[in-house]
Amino acid sequence: MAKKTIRDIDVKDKKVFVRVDFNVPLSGTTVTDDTRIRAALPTINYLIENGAKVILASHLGRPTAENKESLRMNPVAARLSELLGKPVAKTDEVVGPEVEAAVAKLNDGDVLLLENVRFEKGEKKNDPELAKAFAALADVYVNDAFGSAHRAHASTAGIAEYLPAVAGFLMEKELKILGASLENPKHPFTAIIGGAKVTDKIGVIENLLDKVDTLIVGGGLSYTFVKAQGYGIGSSLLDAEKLDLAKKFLETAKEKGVNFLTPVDTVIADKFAADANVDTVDIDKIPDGWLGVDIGPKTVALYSDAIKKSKLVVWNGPMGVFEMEPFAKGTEAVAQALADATDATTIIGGGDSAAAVEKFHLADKMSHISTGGGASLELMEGKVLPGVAALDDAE
Ligand SMILES: Nc1ncnc2c1ncn2[C@@H]1O[C@H](COP(=O)(O)OP(=O)(O)OP(=O)(O)O)[C@@H](O)[C@H]1O
Ligand SMILES: O=C(O)[C@H](O)COP(=O)(O)O
Repeated sequence: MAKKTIRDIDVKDKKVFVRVDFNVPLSGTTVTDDTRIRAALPTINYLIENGAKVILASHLGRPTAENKESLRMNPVAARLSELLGKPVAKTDEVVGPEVEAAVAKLNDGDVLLLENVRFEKGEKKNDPELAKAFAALADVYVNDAFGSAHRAHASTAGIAEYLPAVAGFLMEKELKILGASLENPKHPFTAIIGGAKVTDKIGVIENLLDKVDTLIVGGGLSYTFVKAQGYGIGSSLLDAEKLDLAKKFLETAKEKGVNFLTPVDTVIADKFAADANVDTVDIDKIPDGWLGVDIGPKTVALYSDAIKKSKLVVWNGPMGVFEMEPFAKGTEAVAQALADATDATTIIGGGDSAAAVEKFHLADKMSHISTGGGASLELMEGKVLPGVAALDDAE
């Protein structure tokens, strides 16, 4: 069902609560990749130009009591202000009197950024009281946070029950492009799943087995599949609870005729650090005490060959610890293979994969770089995204 967008409503003089996904990587107080902030600019600028009072809200990371202070939105407000070329007010609270006072001060065209919405316990629980408190700040709700659309939280879904609720330009664009590629996928269809979040991505892998011709796993999560095949993995990342499931998926892939590719060799390190001792071994030769940190050259060749034969490639999650120079080769080689697959539609999803493609200067060689990691995967699985479902239907 098509959803109303920002174009369908009048925003002049209105207080507009915009959920954005400013969950960006930080190094101390510096935003190291501002892609997600830049991606929201068309919506923010449109609202400014059309005389709205813009209230922006986002989560940043996964706050705990220990890391909370490092996850305040101040660096994001500073970067946004630079990009907009105008001041961005920022509150230190998510809701409450300080926020209400800051909203009351807004003139048409002003921009306010709230504190990290996950500082409120009710956010992830989709607490109706928090959703109502958000709604009470504004006249209209715009969801432009495609990257968080798979989360049914107070600021991504709950709030939509209490205000007119429409999609922003980024949300609209992502749904259009990804929808067009994934609803009737071209074949051969290859999905590449990497990164570290085994638990988050294992369900995705199961659902993808019904859709893809080739499924490639790499990065930290692949070692659970390596172990599931009976090999030792030393100190590599392992999700022991998911081992039986991993075994089952390998079987299911065989039954369904899906080409399920796992690493055949790996770069190993004797500690999780850039200055570790490093070696490259076949996958059945990982010594005790060493950990897999990247795919090896034989795996690169195997994966590149599969990518070359594909008409649609979707990639989520790096092939190794690419942030550390000695372990970046596998991710770079896979990025290059996608760049070389000029006959294929190539879609990158996930903050780290997008950052990797940028780092290797291959971004302009991809068909689409999505701002959503989990969200693009869930869309690919055919799931309805709660942040989209909550929006008003177009007439
Ligand atoms: N072999 C490995 N061992 C440990 N960590 C790894 C390994 N390979 C990759 N990683 C880490 O995985 C992290 C990225 O994983 P993640 O699952 O968050 O991917 P992503 O592309 O950001 O996707 P999403 O946006 O869906 O979270 C990187 O920080 C990378 O260093
Ligand atoms: O980076 C993402 O995928 C989104 O911002 C959602 O973050 P989350 O996985 O912490 O909900």
